[in-house]
Amino acid sequence: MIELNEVTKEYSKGVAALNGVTLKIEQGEFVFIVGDSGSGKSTLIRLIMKELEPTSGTIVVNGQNLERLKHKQIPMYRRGLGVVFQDFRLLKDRNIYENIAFAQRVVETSPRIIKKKVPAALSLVGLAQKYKSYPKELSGGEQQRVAIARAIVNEPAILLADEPTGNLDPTNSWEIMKLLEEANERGTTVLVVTHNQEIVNEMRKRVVTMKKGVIVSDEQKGGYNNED
Ligand SMILES: Nc1ncnc2c1ncn2[C@@H]1O[C@H](COP(=O)(O)OP(=O)(O)OP(=O)(O)O)[C@@H](O)[C@H]1O
Repeated sequence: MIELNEVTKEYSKGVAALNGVTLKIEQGEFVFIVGDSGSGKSTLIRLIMKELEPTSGTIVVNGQNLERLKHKQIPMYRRGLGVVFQDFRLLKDRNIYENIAFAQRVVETSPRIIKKKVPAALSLVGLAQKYKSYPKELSGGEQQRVAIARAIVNEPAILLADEPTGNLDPTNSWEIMKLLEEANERGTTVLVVTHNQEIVNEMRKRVVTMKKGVIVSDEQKGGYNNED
């Protein structure tokens, strides 16, 4: 599903943010990516999104070598990815319904399907009643739930979350993680970058630990810092 082979990324010559990373994630897995600040976690996510190009090495997602993806194929490729960020990234001047519908119009979903799918996605995250609200009228936890609804509305094969609970209190953080877990249970492959030790230790998923651009451990049912 996601395969990185000896991937190196240098933002400036000779300084590697990722250094020869090889990683294989199978369809349907739930994987935490942890590690110190600057260890290369976000770089990894951005490479998978094809927002960045590796300096060397190959990345294959859903059988597609990203290097061979033509410019005009990138929107279609990203359609198969749901992405959630720490800062929610909602459109401030549009209501919740429109935030999610907009994401679908971008990928040319028909209006008939949009009308069906937006309320369904909002129900999944428990916000069906708030479809007319604007982002500023929602709490941080609710805004992140909208971002998750937007990420899952196209039923992506892969969900990438970069610090999705970074701005949230513990209760909301758990709610967000549960939604990611539910998406995983519906078959989506989920990759979560996080600093949240408690959640990683409780959930006992696969944990990939990065340090200075390399993977230093990769454990099934792992914990933060691999303390068992
Ligand atoms: N656009 C950029 N230009 C130059 N260097 C960059 C850029 N983005 C990241 N870096 C560098 O690459 C390294 C890895 O950064 P990255 O953001 O991937 O780390 P991270 O593990 O996600 O960190 P954090 O936990 O703080 O988000 C860091 O040394 C960072 O300074």
